[in-house]
Formats: sequence, structure tokens, C-alpha cells
Amino acid sequence: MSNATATSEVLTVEHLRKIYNEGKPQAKTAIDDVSFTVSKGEFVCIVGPSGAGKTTLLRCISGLAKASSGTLAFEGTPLTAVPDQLGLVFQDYGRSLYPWFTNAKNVGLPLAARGMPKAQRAERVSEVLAKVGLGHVEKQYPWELSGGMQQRVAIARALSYKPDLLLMDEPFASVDAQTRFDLEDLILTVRRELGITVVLVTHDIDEAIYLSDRIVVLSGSPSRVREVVDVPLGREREQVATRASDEFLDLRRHLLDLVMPHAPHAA
Ligand SMILES: Nc1ncnc2c1ncn2[C@@H]1O[C@H](COP(=O)(O)OP(=O)(O)OP(=O)(O)O)[C@@H](O)[C@H]1O
Repeated sequence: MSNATATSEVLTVEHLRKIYNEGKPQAKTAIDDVSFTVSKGEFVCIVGPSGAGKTTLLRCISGLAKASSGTLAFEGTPLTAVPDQLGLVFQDYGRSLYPWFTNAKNVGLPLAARGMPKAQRAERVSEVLAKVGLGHVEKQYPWELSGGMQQRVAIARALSYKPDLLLMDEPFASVDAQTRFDLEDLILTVRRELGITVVLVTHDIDEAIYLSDRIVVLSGSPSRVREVVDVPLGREREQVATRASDEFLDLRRHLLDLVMPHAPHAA
């Protein structure tokens, strides 16, 4: 049996440490010692103060940055490059989509890179754009769409090759509040329908609670894991009722206590 089938853990992070400009006078330790795991089908959010190293952590997980020490494993295999079965969505959809390509072509790029034949590619692109509610914009260009719609295209592109793990860095931070709620619900629906595993970085404690099964709370810079908080709110979430529930408000109080600078345990 391969390692990949021997574990239900999609992601394992063990004693991760990241020093930028290591060995140079301007060396900067962004991550001190971070460990956590993510199981198949889980939705895990990472929160922490500004500069805690959240983006650095995602860059290390995605293989875009090299860890200084520690172990990272994707589906039981040590991570050495960007894994094929990884989808990435960043905050800045404006820069992640190519304006000179139609939305369909943007979504199909990773499929073309993987050598999928044209007809099959067109079918998959239509399917995944329909899944994010944008079946009608295939022939249009990203700049003809609203910010929220562009981020849907970016999500469709990340989902096009059916990744095992979706990594998202502040994906909803650049859109208005209503669009943000819509995108949060979209990603929960996609996750439920595709059984995908999601790791999402956010500044927003309420968003983290609304989306997560578990929340990894990082300390200030250089970061360690302050606490991993379970979110026992069930799979069905609803923007108004869930956020108003006693369980949600209790979790909110606890998380704010962990991340606010005045908290007794703050670094
Ligand atoms: N390429 C780099 N070279 C040197 N230092 C860096 C680099 N990228 C990030 N840093 C430093 O590492 C630390 C962590 O940065 P990072 O962007 O990962 O934090 P963050 O938690 O995502 O911040 P924010 O919440 O403000 O987006 C910061 O002190 C930052 O200045």
C-alpha cells in the first residue's frame, strides 16, 4: 500500500520553521515552530495577527517557498515541489487572471498544462464554471466581470483539475460584504459537493468560525500555534442563523481573546 492511501491526512505540518534571508544580516524568522494536520474533507482556517506568517505558511505548504526546517507532507509524501493535486486561490484575483484570455480559457489553463485534450477540456471548463454560477460568461473576459465574479472564475480555475486540497489566501478580502457572504457559501457548497479539503487563511475571525471545522490560531511573529480550536457547528451553516447562535458567539469570544494584542497570552 502506498503512503498516500495509508493516511487520511491530506496535509501534515511538523515543526515548520521559516527564516527569510537565512544566514544574512537581514535574516527574519517568520515562522518559529508550527505543527498541525489536516484530514481528508476537513475545512481548516488559519488566523493570527498581521505579520504572524500566515501567507508564509501557505507559501511553504504550496511548495512556493522552501521551509528552513521541519517537515511538510502532502497525502503522506514529503513535499518537495508544488503538488499536482493542489489548487491555489489568492486575494488578488485581478492579478491572477489573464485579461487577454476569455474566462473559459483562463479556467482551462491548468488543464492545458496537464495535457487534457481540447474537447474534454471544454466540457470540464463548462462544468466547473456552471458549478460556481458562471455558466454564462465563458466567452467574456475577466475585466468584463465584477470583482466577486472574477474571484469565482479564479475559484473555478483552481477547481478545474479536481484538486485534493484547495489552499486559499484571504480569498474574499477584496470584495464587498454581501459578495463575501455569497462566496463563503459558494465555497462551502463546493466543498460539500466535491468532498474537497480546504485550508484558508483569513484575518476575519467571524469568517473563520463560519467556514471551519477547525481553526489554527497562530501567535504573533515569529509564529507558533497558540491553539487549534474545534468548531462544532455542524456541516450546515447559514449566514444569519449560524452567526447569531450561542455556540458561534462563544467561539468568537474565545478566538478574540486568543488573537487580540491585549489578551494575557499574546506574544
Ligand atoms: N520575501 C520576504 N522576505 C523577507 N521577509 C518577508 C518576506 N515575506 C514576508 N516576510 C516577513 O515575514 C513575516 C511574516 O509575513 P507574512 O506575510 O507571512 O505574514 P501574514 O501573517 O500573512 O501577514 P498579514 O496578515 O499582514 O498579511 C513578516 O514580518 C514579513 O515582513
